[in-house]
Amino acid sequence: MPDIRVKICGLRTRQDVDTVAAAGAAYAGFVFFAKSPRNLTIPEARELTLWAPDGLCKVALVVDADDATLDAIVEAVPLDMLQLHGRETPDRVAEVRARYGLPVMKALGVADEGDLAPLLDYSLVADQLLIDAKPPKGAALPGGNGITFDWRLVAQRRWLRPWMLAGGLNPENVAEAVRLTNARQVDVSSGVESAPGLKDHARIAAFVRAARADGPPILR
Ligand SMILES: O=C(O)c1ccccc1N[C@@H]1O[C@H](COP(=O)(O)O)[C@@H](O)[C@H]1O
Repeated sequence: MPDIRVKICGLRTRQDVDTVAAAGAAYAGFVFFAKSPRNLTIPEARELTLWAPDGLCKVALVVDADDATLDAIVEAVPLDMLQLHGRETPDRVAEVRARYGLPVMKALGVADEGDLAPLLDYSLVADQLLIDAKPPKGAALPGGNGITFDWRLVAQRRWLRPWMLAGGLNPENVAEAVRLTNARQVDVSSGVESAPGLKDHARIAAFVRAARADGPPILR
């Protein structure tokens, strides 16, 4: 069984957290972005992260958050990683990393070959890279849109830092995505939901199985 590390993003209930932990995911993502259907308040996120078992990496997803916002989140919520999913520059990534002493994963949107060059710059300052589909023009969210990109663009690629594949993954396509790209880490949000912001627990378990087994999902 390949050692694929899975992140499930946009958790909103204790049951979500329990399901993610029981399924064997490595990362649990908590969204702090008001426009997202997965958005949490700081007290809600604190409650869920305190509930999460040891060993589950708790990731806060933010979009172009300023210092005051990040200060409030990091102060109240026990976290293991920050995911920067906006237009943060490499300098801002380095600043956030130094200010909070937490590992930082920088998300970048990819639609064509030209979008790959910045990955090198960011791999000099971030601890991890998250390679997502570029949001469609006019999209309200910079991620979590359930759209894929051409996986051949990143197939078998390596950067200076560990990277995670994201964008439109689901239990039905994740094994193929892993096979084609050789990604060792994958992230999903909308592909394991029954409605925006509502996690489907059977699909979470199926996603983790499918990602790890490099084979078709078994939906029970
Ligand atoms: O999930 C969200 O609501 C979200 C909001 C703002 C930025 C990023 C968001 N999610 C991240 O987007 C990718 C792909 O999501 P999907 O699987 O295509 O729905 C993933 O990294 C999420 O962490």
